[in-house]
Amino acid sequence: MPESEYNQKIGYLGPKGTFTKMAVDALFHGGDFTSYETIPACLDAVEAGEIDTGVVPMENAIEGSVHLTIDYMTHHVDVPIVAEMTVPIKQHLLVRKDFDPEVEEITQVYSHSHAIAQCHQYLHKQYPNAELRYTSSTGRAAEIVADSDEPIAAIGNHLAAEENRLVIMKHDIHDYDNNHTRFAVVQKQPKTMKIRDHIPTKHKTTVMVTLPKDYAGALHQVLAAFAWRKMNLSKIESRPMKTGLGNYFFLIDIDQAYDQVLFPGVEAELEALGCSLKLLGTYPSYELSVPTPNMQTSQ
Ligand SMILES: O=C(O)C(=O)Cc1ccccc1
Repeated sequence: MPESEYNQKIGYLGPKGTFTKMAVDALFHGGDFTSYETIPACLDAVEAGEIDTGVVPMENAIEGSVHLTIDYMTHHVDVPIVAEMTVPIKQHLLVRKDFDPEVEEITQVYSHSHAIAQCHQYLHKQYPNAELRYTSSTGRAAEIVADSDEPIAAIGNHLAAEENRLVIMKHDIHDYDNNHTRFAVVQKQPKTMKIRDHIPTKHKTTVMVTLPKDYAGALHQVLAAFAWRKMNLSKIESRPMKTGLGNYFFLIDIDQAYDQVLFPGVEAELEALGCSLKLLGTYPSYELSVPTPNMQTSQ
């Protein structure tokens, strides 16, 4: 069957050449792909039913959570996580083919805030005078550099270089080697996805827990509800409720699939404490590799 006949509409944080698109290409086996300029635009499109499935970055090993994704998913849309994938991230310094570092100095470096943060030491040492300019994605940064005739650079991957006819002036400029990003795959209505031949490394569940105000030891009791059931937590993070300074909710990742025994037990125990628990998704977790560059570089 031709790939397009799979009839799955997948949206992602674009434009072309983003890490999100790399992750999408690594996971899905064909489909109709639509790129969105921002994370909220992609999540809104899933919420509105314009696309079946959306893919957005959720967490980076160096920079931490992508707050825009987490906040938008918890405050503005109701789109459960149906899968997650972790991919290795390599950041490169991209310039136009006609840029000559012997003649001109880079005055501005464009990229997504997480990409800039991942290369902070490198930029600080090599380009202390360059202005850092934040974009909605690394792919957008590459487009800006391609469309400009100023001495500017982008931070992004080799796909962004290829798609925008840029060259990699310096490979692997990220400050830490073990750089990975987790991407969330979300759907409004459950729809079977046609994915490549990958086996999930584990199953996870993400919940949002809201605590009662001024209740001494509330978080301790929340954690105890998971602990005595021997449910392993792989992440806990607090985020502002946006209702006033000091009001937070907790996002908790549990290393197991939702079941009808342990989770309802936790929920009942938390409700008795005055907490509320919302399920954000129970999903397979994939660890994927992405292709390495095969193109012209200036090194
Ligand atoms: O901007 C991109 O390419 C994205 O997909 C978001 C992102 C940014 C930095 C590291 C990983 C993902």
